[in-house]
Amino acid sequence: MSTPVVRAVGLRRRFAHPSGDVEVLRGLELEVDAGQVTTVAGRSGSGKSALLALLGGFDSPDSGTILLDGKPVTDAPPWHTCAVLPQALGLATELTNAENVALPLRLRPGGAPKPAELRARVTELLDGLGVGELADRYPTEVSFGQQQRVALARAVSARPKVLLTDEPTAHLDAASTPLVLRLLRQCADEGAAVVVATHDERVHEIADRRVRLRDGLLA
Ligand SMILES: Nc1ncnc2c1ncn2[C@@H]1O[C@H](COP(=O)(O)OP(=O)(O)OP(=O)(O)O)[C@@H](O)[C@H]1O
Repeated sequence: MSTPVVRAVGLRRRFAHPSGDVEVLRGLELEVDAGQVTTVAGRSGSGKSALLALLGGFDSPDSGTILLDGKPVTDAPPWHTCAVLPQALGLATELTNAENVALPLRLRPGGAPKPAELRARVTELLDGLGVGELADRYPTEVSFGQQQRVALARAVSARPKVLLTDEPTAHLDAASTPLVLRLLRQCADEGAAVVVATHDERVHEIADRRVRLRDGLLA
């Protein structure tokens, strides 16, 4: 039996609101295996993004533990270990699209790849997502759907062990969605543990495992 790459044990997360606290996660348990796409469904506001923020180390649970390769996550892990594609994307606007995608490769331990190798990886990813011709533009000079694909290319460029993506097809047209699905599937087939929060049935169709978040727990 494989050991899960990501394990969430007894996760609880409550947000304070003047009108009353919201307990979004109520003792949630999750295991994510390498080589699998796991999709997380659930109605709007059910806590999918909150869960990804916890798994990615951007937020801390009120109680419970997240284990990455058996070790507790206390801070956001480096990109080559765990890459996150949040709904807000978070592209660096002072860098071109190509430079954004190259960034995790430049920062990976052991140093950046040789320039030709780095260029080849960036080109392969941007071309594969249909945004190759936008490589030298800045994120602010392309549409949100195009930015979303650049941000996905950045998330996967250093081949992370864990990829957490939030609604990666939300702003895409019918032609671009299959390109994103193919890349997510490819990442898992190459060994990554891929978690996708989504409302999109086409994403659930490529999943090895589907879970649904309801009342703070996964079913
Ligand atoms: N930082 C925060 N402070 C206060 N409340 C928050 C915070 N983040 C999320 N919430 C609340 O927690 C609940 C879950 O939000 P979350 O964004 O995780 O839902 P979601 O399932 O991702 O929704 P959607 O499908 O619309 O993206 C919502 O009620 C939201 O208002």
